[in-house]
Amino acid sequence: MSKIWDISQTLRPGIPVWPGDTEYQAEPNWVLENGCPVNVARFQLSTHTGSHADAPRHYDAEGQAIAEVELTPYIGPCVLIDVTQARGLVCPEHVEPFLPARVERVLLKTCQQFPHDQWQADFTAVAADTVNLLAERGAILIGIDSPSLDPQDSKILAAHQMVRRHGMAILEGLVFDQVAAGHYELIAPPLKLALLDASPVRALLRSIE
Ligand SMILES: N[C@@H](CC(=O)c1ccccc1NC=O)C(=O)O
Ligand SMILES: [Zn+2]
Ligand SMILES: [Zn+2]
Repeated sequence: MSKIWDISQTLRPGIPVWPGDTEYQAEPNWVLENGCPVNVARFQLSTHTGSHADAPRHYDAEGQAIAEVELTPYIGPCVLIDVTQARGLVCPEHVEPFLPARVERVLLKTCQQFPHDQWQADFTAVAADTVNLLAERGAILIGIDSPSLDPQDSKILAAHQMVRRHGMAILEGLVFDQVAAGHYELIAPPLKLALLDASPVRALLRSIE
């Protein structure tokens, strides 16, 4: 039997969000009580809340919305690489020693313990050269535990733009606390949200038989 790890954040009130972005909010719309047979809630959240997939439209005005993206990148073999030694930016030398000659999907673990309860402005981001290296090795998806591939104060989004050049997919805000570096199957398709620039995902890793 294969083992499954849930590498998703729990969407909940108080979940940390990008400074100035929409706070997660949920409320009952209908409540199971006298006369009403069901509970039905409504909720509001930024498209970049928790574990999520960026659509090209997030960093490219002409780019696809998340409902339009191919799903192949989000399902299939991946390698999880420990880069917790990296500070500031994950550079090619942090990744190269652990990177197979050919890869399909690469997940980067930058922190030992995921900051579930507070926003961390100094999260570890990814150098554009690193994205380029992964693309050269065949990667069609890059995933990370940080809230963005680029530093919080970046105005040029160099890593996102390198992803765009190579037509890769992005997952951000993944949780690797319970998972060791190594090879897995990734299962993390985005929701089919028309027009939108990103989507929450339920991200899973499955052990390889
Ligand atoms: N680049 C980040 C998100 C990002 O940049 C962002 C997310 C929400 C609100 C504002 C953002 N960037 C803004 O200036 C990401 O890729 O998820
Ligand atoms: Zn994002
Ligand atoms: Zn992003």
